[in-house]
Amino acid sequence: CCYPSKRKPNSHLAFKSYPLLGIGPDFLRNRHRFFDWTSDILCWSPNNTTAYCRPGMHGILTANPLNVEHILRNNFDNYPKGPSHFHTLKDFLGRGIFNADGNIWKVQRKIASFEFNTKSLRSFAITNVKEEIQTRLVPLLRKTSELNQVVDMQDILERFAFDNICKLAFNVDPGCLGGDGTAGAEFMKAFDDASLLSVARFFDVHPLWWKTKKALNIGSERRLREAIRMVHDFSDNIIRSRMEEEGGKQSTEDLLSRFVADDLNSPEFLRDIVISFILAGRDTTSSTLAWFFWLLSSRPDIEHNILDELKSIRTRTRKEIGDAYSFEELREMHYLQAAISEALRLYPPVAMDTKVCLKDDVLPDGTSVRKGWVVTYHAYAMGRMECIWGKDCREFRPERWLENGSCRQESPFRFSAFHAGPRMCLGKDMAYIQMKSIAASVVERFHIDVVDGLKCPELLLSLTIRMKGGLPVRVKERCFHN
Ligand code: HEM
Repeated sequence: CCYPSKRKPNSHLAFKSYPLLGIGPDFLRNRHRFFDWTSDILCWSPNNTTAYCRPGMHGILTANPLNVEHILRNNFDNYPKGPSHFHTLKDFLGRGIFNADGNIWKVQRKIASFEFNTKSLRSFAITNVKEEIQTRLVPLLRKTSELNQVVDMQDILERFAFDNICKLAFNVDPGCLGGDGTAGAEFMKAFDDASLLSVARFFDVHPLWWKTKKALNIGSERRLREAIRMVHDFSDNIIRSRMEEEGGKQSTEDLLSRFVADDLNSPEFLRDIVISFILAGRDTTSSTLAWFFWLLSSRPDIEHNILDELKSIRTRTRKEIGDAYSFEELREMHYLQAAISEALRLYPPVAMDTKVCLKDDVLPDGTSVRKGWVVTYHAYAMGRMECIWGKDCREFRPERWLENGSCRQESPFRFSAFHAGPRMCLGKDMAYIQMKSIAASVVERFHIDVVDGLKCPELLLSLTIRMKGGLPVRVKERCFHN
């Protein structure tokens, strides 16, 4: 179910447009397998690009690296996120970096790029990850193993990531994984609901639908309003007290303090900034790791190679299992980096990303785009294109990333999981460090046995791709003396 079929193109493998309704009916029919449906279509479309229309909207969908480079870098100014994206997510994200264009985006990007390159933020992030692995993740998995329980690994990873990103964003530990975490758990649940319900607006057949429900305060819009109120209350309390602390200068490690230091930022803007960062760092790493563990569960050969790599690093550095890995040791884990990159290639957390065209344009493959059309690049489909990855593109094969034992860099226009160009992900390096740290600590201590591992989990439409129903696993602690 996860990979494009090798069927020859036929009438089902193109968007079918109906008078007035556009692709609406087909969209509704394929909603449950949206990413695979659209990937199949792109796979068989000339130049891996296709056009479609929905009521009130024309769009281009592409998985062509030349087009991606054009949209995300070469003609960047012509492809902002646009007003429709802004208004759809405004209630939740406000003017935060994820939802901003133009100057408001530039200001945040400038401060954040500087901070993400500082050693102090990096070491703050590494210390937090180490601490949560040692004090929460490992004890929880050990207990699960002793009790031989089935647990939801996706949920565990999401709780971990939420604690971790809240520490990085505003130095608050919600304690969702193993802490007492009552207020934190409510915050996480509200955050989750707000993301899911906000993104559901994009999948309505027409924006008027959600706008009407919002005006009447009914159904999903009523729940969304409540979730957003809870997220805002929680964040506002922290921000208010931080601003009262001598201009916020007491804690300088987290991201909030770095933005508070800039006196131009109002409390509402600070809240928007923080919410965007939590969103950026929360679901992305947990989604990648959930898919990584699912893929690994059916490939003992790859698990074995990872264990070998970890053993050789420990032997050289004379470390015991249980000692945390340093930044330099994590950087030496090329095979693990390659395996995680494979998970990202096949299951990019941000599976599709949409821009709007400001002025009529022609893409490098000859596709015409009119002013006001939406242009979407399909990272999930790109990971399944033979012309990019070769005939074995459907296989989980970390070796494709290795060159002389090192994990190579791929062009971000071909491997677009982290976006590309001026808006490329700011947290990429931090994310790899965090994911390698977790994966290494888990894999060397435990074998993660996915219940029904041969069945591909169904994808949930959220801001990031998640597994519908979670990832049920049994955890088996390894025996260390062999
Ligand atoms: C596997 C992990 C991650 C993946 C796959 C990923 C992917 C992405 C993607 C696709 C975008 C572009 C989104 C858009 O503009 O619509 C993005 C932007 C961003 N990411 Fe990440 N991300 C990851 C982890 C992180 C982490 C851990 C952080 C920080 C804590 C982070 C911070 C950001 C920020 C601040 C932006 C906005 C950049 C801008 O608009 O200028 N990301 N990321």
